[in-house]
Amino acid sequence: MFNNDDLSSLRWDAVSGTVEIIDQTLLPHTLRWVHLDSLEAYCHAIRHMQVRGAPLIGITAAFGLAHALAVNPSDQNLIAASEALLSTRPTAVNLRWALEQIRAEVSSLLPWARAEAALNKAVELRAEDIANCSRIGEHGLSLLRELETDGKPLNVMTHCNAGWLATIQWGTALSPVYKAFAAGIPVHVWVSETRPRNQGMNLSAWELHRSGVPCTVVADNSCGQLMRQGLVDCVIVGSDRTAANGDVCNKIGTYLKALAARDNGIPFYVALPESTIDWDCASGAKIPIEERDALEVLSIAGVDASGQGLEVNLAAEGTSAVNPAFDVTPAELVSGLVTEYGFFAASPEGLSEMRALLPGA
Ligand SMILES: CSC[C@H]1O[C@H](OP(=O)(O)O)[C@H](O)[C@@H]1O
Repeated sequence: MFNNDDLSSLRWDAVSGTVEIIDQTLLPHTLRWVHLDSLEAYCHAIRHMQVRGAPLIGITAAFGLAHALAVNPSDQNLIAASEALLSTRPTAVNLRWALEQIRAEVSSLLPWARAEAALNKAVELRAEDIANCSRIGEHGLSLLRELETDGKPLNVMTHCNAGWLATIQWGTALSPVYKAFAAGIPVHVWVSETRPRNQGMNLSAWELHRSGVPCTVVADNSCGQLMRQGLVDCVIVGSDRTAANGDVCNKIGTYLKALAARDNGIPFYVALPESTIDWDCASGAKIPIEERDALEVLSIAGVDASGQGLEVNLAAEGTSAVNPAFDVTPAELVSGLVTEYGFFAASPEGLSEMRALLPGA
């Protein structure tokens, strides 16, 4: 029914209309595809981070809205299902963007025509994401070629997971790495573990290793020292929402890497599709920062020596914790934005230059 070799985080079967996602909460120890068969399943998958990453969150929600309209295509359900999906996570702007794309596609249609139109649009958004992330990779490859020095391995540092697990295929921050690897450029990735949910260790290291790309997991706190030792040629991260002034909201800890990169004269690039730019958001100060459960900080999940899954408490009973899931890196710390339209300054001028290239601009 599915192409099981499909290295994508969400797959859709044209015959049955079935959508399956990789349950990323089980990686790296278990690769399990989960069939999303209700609006509640789609909302659960996003809220509990079975799927995560701005582009993937958006596309999953698009398929979720299409599913809801297949059940009930009324105006009331279109609104209710959109709101239910939008409420799952507040920061990644792709969630709102994708739902708006579907609603624009179906709102003017008679209810009986909405489900098919919504599904077709979701499939289109999925295909566009693959193409856009590939183009991000090509533009990012040009940057990496400029950093390459007489065949010495390029050391790229990344934070969290902005690989194909955060999109459909290719990824954003890791797409240039995959393109460089495919082009025969010696590349190595410092994978910052990314506490507290360890998307770096659990997801980026897994997908890079699966693709044969050399990588080394490091504690988040080691990254400044690696930069000071001259072991990092550039930092490339993703984005969950980039404001119109170039401020970048990304996984918690990104800001600290940007500060260390600036202090060590290391390029700090942000890779993102246009769908992650919030043109209506004036600055990073306006971006809602998701506060997640403190338990994510106070406990950790893994497997024991026998491979049996377990979760352990790390702190003393009664310890309190706060768990902001994102931070904002000011535009002035960003060396540039790598997009499907090319490379632009992280500034109002740079974004205006990009906006002029958009279809219908
Ligand atoms: C290509 S967007 C990836 C972006 O999303 C991640 O956040 P989360 O794992 O909470 O969805 C992280 O900020 C990545 O940079």
